[in-house]
Order: sequence, then C-alpha cells, then structure tokens
Amino acid sequence: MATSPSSSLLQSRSPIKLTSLSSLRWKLPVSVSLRQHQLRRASPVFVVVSMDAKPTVLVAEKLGQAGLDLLKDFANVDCSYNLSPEELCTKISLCDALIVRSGTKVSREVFESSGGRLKVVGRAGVGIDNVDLGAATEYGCLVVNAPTANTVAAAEHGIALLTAMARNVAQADASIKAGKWQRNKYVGVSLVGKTLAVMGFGKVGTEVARRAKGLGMHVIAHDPYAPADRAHAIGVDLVSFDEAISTADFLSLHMPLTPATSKILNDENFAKMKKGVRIVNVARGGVIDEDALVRALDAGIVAQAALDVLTVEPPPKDNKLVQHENVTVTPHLGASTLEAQEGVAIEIAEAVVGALRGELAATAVNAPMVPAEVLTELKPYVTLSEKLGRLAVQLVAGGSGVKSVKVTYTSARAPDDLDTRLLRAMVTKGLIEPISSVFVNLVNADFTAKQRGIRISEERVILDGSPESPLESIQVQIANVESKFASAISESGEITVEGRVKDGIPHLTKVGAFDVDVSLEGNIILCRQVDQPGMIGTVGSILGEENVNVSFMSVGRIAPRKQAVMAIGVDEQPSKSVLTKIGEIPAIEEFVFLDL
Ligand SMILES: NC(=O)C1=CN([C@@H]2O[C@H](COP(=O)(O)OP(=O)(O)OC[C@H]3O[C@@H](n4cnc5c(N)ncnc54)[C@H](O)[C@@H]3O)[C@@H](O)[C@H]2O)C=CC1
Ligand SMILES: O=C(O)C(=O)COP(=O)(O)O
Repeated sequence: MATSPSSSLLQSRSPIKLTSLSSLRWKLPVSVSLRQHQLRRASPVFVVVSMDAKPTVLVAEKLGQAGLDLLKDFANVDCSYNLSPEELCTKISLCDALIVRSGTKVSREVFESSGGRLKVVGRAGVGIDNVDLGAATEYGCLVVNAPTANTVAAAEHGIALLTAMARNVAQADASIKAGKWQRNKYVGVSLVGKTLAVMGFGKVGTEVARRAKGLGMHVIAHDPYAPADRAHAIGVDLVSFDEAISTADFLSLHMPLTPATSKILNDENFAKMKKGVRIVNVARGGVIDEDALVRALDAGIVAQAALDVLTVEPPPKDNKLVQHENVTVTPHLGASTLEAQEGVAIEIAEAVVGALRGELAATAVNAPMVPAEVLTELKPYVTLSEKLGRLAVQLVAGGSGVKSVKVTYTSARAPDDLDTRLLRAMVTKGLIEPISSVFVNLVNADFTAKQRGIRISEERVILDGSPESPLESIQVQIANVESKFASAISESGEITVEGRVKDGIPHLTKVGAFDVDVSLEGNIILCRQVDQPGMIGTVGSILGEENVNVSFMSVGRIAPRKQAVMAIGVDEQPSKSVLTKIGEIPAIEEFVFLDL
C-alpha cells in the first residue's frame, strides 16, 4: 500500500505503513463518491490506520511494569538493559522507538545508526540532557519526556538529603556500623529559621519550597523565567542569582543542565557564598564545577554537600567529591520511588505509543506542542498546506532553485489565536519532499528548510468579522523562479497558488492570477487555453478514453473568450500518451500535470 505525504506528521521510512485519505481512495468501489466518503470519515489524518507489522520499541533501561504492559499492547517490546554504546547503535536500526532513563546516552551516532527508522525517543523522566536534541531534530525523530510523574519523588529526595545532611545521618550511620558511638562528632545544625535558596523554581523546586516552608525555613528562590506571582502564592520571594547565593544558609539546586547552567556553581560563585553554606543537588551534576566544590569544602566555605547527581555517573572510584567526609551521596535516586517509577512508565509509554500512532505528543521536547482541540480544528488546513506546497514546487521550472517562499494566511482570528507552526511545517514538507529524498515532518521541517537554503516567511492578513473557521485561505508563493506553467506566475512575479477549505475538503482556489475551484483530492492537470466552447468536453473525452476518472473541473478566465486556466482533478495518473494528446489540442497553450 502506498504511503501518503499527509498521513502523519511523524512519518518515517519505517516498516509502519501509514494510510491516508488519498491512499484509501484507490480501494473504494467506483460507485462511492469520494467526497461523501471523506466526509464520513471521523479519524484524524495523523493517525496510523494500517500497519503491516507492529512497531518495535527498545526499552534500554528499567521501566515500570504498567508502562511495559501498555507498550506491549501496541508494539513488540525489546527490554535490553546495560547495552554498550556500540550495542545500542547496532540494535537501533531495528527499532521505531527507544525508551531511556538518565543512564543511556542517546548520541548523534545513535540517530545516524538508525537508518531513519527511529521515530521517537522517550525519556522516562524529566532531564533530556542525555539526548542529543540537535541530532534528533535533524533526523526528524521526536523526543518526548515524562515531565510530571517524578516531581514529588525528586522533591522528597531533596528534602531527605537536606535533613539527612543537616543531622549527619549517613555519616553517623556508617560510623555506628563501624562499631563507633560518636555523639559529639555528629552534632548537626537546625533548619528552622534558616534561609533556603531554591535555584530553579520549576516543578521540583516549587515542591521543595513548599515542603521547606513546612519545616519552618525562610525560602527564597532564583529562577530567571519563573513568574513572581507563583512564588508569592506560596510565600517565596524571587531574587537575583547573586542575592540567592550570598544570603542562603542552604542552597537547593533544581534547574536543568543547559549551556547556561553548566558549572554555574564555580570558584567565583562559591567565593560569594556565606561561609558554612550547605548545598543539596538533586538536579544534574554538571551544574556544579565539582573540582571547585572540593576546594570550597576544603576551604570551609561550603560546610556540607548532599548530592544525588554527579557529572559522571557512576563516578570513578577515586572521585574526591564522593570520598569527601562532608559530602553525602546517593546514586541518582531522586526519581526512584515505586510510585514515581510506575507513574513515569505510564506517562512515557502513553507518549511513545501516541507518537508512533502519528499523534502530536503533549510532552514533545523538540516539536511544537499543539493541543488536541487545535489539531482537530486545523486538520483540513494541515492537508491544504502540504498540498499547496506540493503544487507550488511542481510548478517551478527545472534548475530554478527554490530559495524564497512566502506563506500568507488570511484569517479573522487574532494572531495569538492561530498557531501557524504546524501549517508552515506542512507547507515545507510539501515543498521539499517532491524534490528530494528527505522526509520532512513537524520535528525537522524548519531545520530541513534552513539546511536547503529555503527561506520561508509568513504573513497574516487579518479579516474583519467573527472567525467561524480558523482560516479563510492560505497562499503559497515562490519568488525568483521560472515556472513550467507560466500562468502560475502572478502579477507580482511569483509562482502563486492559493487554497481554501470547503466543507472540510481542501480546495485549490487560485493559480497565478486565475481563480479556479478544484478539490485537492487526486492529481491535477492545469491547462491554459483560449476560452471557447467544447474545451471541457474535448479534454474530458481524451481522459475518459483511457479510463482516467475526472473528479472535478473548473475554469478560471480573465474575460469571456480570452485566456482561461482549466483545472482538472483526476483520480488516476494519466499515461504519457494521454498527456501528449491533451497538449496537442490546438487551443491549449500550455499545460502541466501535478501529482498530489
Ligand atoms: N535526581 C533525579 O532523579 C531527578 C532530577 N530531576 C532534575 O531536576 C531538575 C528540575 O526538574 P523539574 O522541576 O521537573 O523541571 P522544570 O522544567 O519544571 O523546572 C526547571 C526550572 O529551572 C529554571 N531555570 C532554567 N534556567 C535556570 C537558571 N539559569 N537559573 C535558575 N533557574 C533556571 C526554569 O525556568 C524552570 O522553572 C531537572 O534538571 C531534572 O532533570 C528531575 C527529576 C528527578
Ligand atoms: O527525571 C529526571 O530528570 C531524572 O533525573 C530521573 O532520572 P532516572 O530516570 O531515575 O534515571
């Protein structure tokens, strides 16, 4: 069965066969009107409706049973833990999806080795610093995470480390097990009334702050992106980085590891801290310069540190930080509660299955998140966008080189009420796929366009009136090119095609300066002719002789008996000889066959 460009936003060249409206059409009994059939279909274009084989999901780290069960209902599940990087690269070419936790590096080599089959990487947790997002995007692979199910577990572990550190629980336990009874050595410090600076006031940071307030601490937070009212609502002041680190008795780290946060606690910043500060890190090891922390501990600037995460995990045996007597360490246990692991497993399994079905994931990390209701509303416009892109690029004369594309949306919706990223991605898909072997989806559309030197600009024309539908029309223009169908060049000099959605079906409504109206359902023949009686009949009978079914015909003309453009929708691809016969009709000045 053929795959269709419109079948999935996450389409890949994998064994999964995606069926779209247009490929289904070939199976219909001739007596069924395509239009009626399409109107009856309720399932969204993004859903995989037919598969030759189950997809394969590689689960590379331990995942809760409930998640595995969910996956097994839909896919072949290969649980292979502790793979070496080489083994992962070998296996990945047989997998449609990969699920990892923090212990697996999903490097560029993994995407390269997948041969284009890997469609989804699921991170069963929050931090995606172990996934090469740039490479994932280049390879059109969606990355999803499970951002909520382990929040409380991580916050509870932060509080556990905070209290255990303040009272030397780990050290005292080790000492007593070694046969000692050292009550004087392990005198702790109290938390009540002390200032805790929460660094990163996101999901985990907020939960830590809430709990620390319950312990009677004075909580401040630093987060350049957090809204102050959310902090105020729980009695927390947002402060600058310098104020946070210089006034805190305790620092608790909850920001992601990014280039901006890498080694953010370094010699320079330790020097600004209160002498005797205590630090908890349940975020990522890389946010601390670990050598600098050892120096700060030795200098007494930092009295104690409690670390769940390290730059290199597991750490080398001689890691000075781990060995330091004022440091408490746990082996990345923040998310490791029974409850969190079940929750994360379900959250990631649902996201991966949804993505494999071609649905847009709510937890996509490298693609726009489009809410389901928006998606449903935009669905016919998504198809329209792709088809306009496909039409426009096929009108370009060979050797012209597409560099500059403009997409104009006419809508009565306010600009912030219409998310066009999806539409732009689909125009891009339509533009690029017919002229290359690259497959384009929502993940890699912008990247692919940029890589090919295609600049896609967008313009909004805002209409008066109340918006019943999200869009009136979409226009795609390609500038600075020659066209193999000169009539497609508008007065301003660009190849121009415009379309609308009518009764849920995408229609082509303009080619160059000519108004037409043809449903974008099959393939299209465009002819320019001198307007005269009998033309529709002449072309129709040539097509009929070869059993090519005409679904729509429309003539757009400048004036009666002047030049006109005839758009003919055909279900089947006409043979070369049929096209030649059409071209030989004396009144036809130029024509082009466009494959949708
Ligand atoms: N140890 C463990 O097992 C676990 C670790 N984590 C880690 O905890 C961290 C936080 O996770 P969530 O709260 O779920 O993420 P989140 O995305 O909800 O919160 C992160 C916050 O950090 C803020 N941020 C970004 N750059 C910052 C900067 N330069 N300075 C201060 N704040 C900055 C963001 O604005 C955001 O509010 C992540 O690094 C995650 O990987 C999360 C769960 C378990
Ligand atoms: O969710 C996170 O960011 C975590 O760090 C949890 O990591 P894990 O899944 O336990 O390896």
